[in-house]
Amino acid sequence: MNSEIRSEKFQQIVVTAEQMRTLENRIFSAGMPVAALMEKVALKITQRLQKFLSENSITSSNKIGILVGPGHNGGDGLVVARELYFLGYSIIIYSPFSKRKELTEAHANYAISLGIPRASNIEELQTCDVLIDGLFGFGLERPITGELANAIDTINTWNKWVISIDLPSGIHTDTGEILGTAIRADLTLCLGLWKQAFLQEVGLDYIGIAERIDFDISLTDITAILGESPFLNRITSSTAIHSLPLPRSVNSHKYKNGHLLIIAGSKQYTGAAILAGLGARASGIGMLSIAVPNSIKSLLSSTLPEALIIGCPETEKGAILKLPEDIDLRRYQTIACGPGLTPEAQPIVETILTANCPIILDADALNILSKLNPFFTLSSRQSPTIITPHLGEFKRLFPELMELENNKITLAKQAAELTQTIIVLKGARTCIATPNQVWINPDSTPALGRGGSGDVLTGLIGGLLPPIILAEKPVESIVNSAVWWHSQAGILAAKERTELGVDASTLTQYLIPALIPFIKTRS
Ligand SMILES: NC(=O)C1=CN([C@@H]2O[C@H](COP(=O)(O)OP(=O)(O)OC[C@H]3O[C@@H](n4cnc5c(N)ncnc54)[C@H](O)[C@@H]3O)[C@@H](O)[C@H]2O)[C@H](O)CC1
Ligand SMILES: [K+]
Repeated sequence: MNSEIRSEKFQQIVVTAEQMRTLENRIFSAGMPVAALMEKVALKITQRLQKFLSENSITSSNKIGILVGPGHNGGDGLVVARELYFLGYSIIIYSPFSKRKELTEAHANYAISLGIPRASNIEELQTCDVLIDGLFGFGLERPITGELANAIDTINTWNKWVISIDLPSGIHTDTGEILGTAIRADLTLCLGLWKQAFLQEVGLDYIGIAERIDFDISLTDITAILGESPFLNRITSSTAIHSLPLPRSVNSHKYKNGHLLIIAGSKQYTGAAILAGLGARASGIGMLSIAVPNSIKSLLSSTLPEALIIGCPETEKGAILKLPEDIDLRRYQTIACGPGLTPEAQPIVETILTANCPIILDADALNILSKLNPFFTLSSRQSPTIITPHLGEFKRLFPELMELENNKITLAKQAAELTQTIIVLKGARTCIATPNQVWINPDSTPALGRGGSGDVLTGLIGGLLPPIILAEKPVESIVNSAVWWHSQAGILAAKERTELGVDASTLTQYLIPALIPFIKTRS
């Protein structure tokens, strides 16, 4: 397997602390000496640190503090300390532990023999320009307390570069939760395989920029522990792009590219229907129909001239009262329902729940669904169903699950199992769950945290589905692609317009530009 394919595969894998421990033990039992692996890993860390130091003009005249824990994370830190010392950097070590693991102790003794200074308290590191956090990795077992907790809290008040080895010390390897207190890193170098913490929201502020340091774990070992198709996966750009309906066949035509019906909007919320329509338009959908209340039909027609706008009878308050008598839902390969509907449109949602095509439910459709016994209603459907709640909508839909669990990966998977649907649990790290697998989108931007972003995503997912349905391909892969694409547009827009400049309308204008760098155009 060439290194590019290998690296791509590794970027998709996510492990728990237990799985990493099992994998590590398998490597050692197969004969890899622990010290050799530590040396290999720490030398790779050192190489990456050298790049960071030179990029940030940190030279031998600057001082680098190394925080050393009692375990092998500390061992990594000490190997890094020794190597940076021999490279001429000024090093000082802080390690407030009397007992350490044997290998870590050996490296500590060697550092002392070299004359590398040791700090007796954390204040002695205040003159450092960079701190390397080798306190704890995936072996953190309990909240950090006492002098060490105080030291970490002190470090977090200093305005210095902090780089964490494997994980920011103090965050839970699996949930990302803060155990007592945690190092706030600018850069975290995750060793070997991505830990679940990197795909949770709660630890993001502490992780900073996340990079993976590969140290040649064999795929055979990984498959032995995680199986052929691991339950938890990290979406990558190549898997996302691979699922998009590109390149188009040369004899493509609008019917082959599918027909989406969006049912959205009300007199009160016209924008939601427009944003969903703009999201769908960017997807390349063959034909787009949008059912809206009669009073906003002309607005939609003028905003989306390529869409077939269906005017519907409406309630006094301007919500869709019912769909036109002559509408035939069998014409559509996908129906997306919910943005801006208002709670009055319950009869519409009840109708769509009986549709024999894939449906996407979002926003008000989800709030209406939460009153319709969602577990039973959704699991009774015969066609694919995608629901796209944010956490608040998820809580309203599945309050029972929230009482038992707070790990969003577990929550999404349980909901997908119990409803036999695809759950898109939106957030800083959106989680897509089917009854058997979970994918997480690892990159996004806080710029997307504003009204209307979700409407765009609903339209984008809706627009990408029909050609997949016509081609009889798996639905979940295109949902992953849509979530990835949506966040890439947000990232590009934030880069060009700051995180304040990504309103939902602007976001729709960045969907196509965001895709272009990833697409090899037909020569
Ligand atoms: N996975 C690999 O193949 C490699 C991992 N490497 C590094 O090793 C650490 C994991 O090492 P381990 O010793 O298992 O755990 P830690 O270093 O994270 O520390 C565990 C150590 O700390 C004690 N402890 C746990 N919680 C607390 C607490 N709250 N207060 C005080 N002490 C605590 C615990 O009892 C252990 O003794 C991994 O992250 C990598 O950095 C190697 O590089 C080789 C490759
Ligand atoms: K660490």
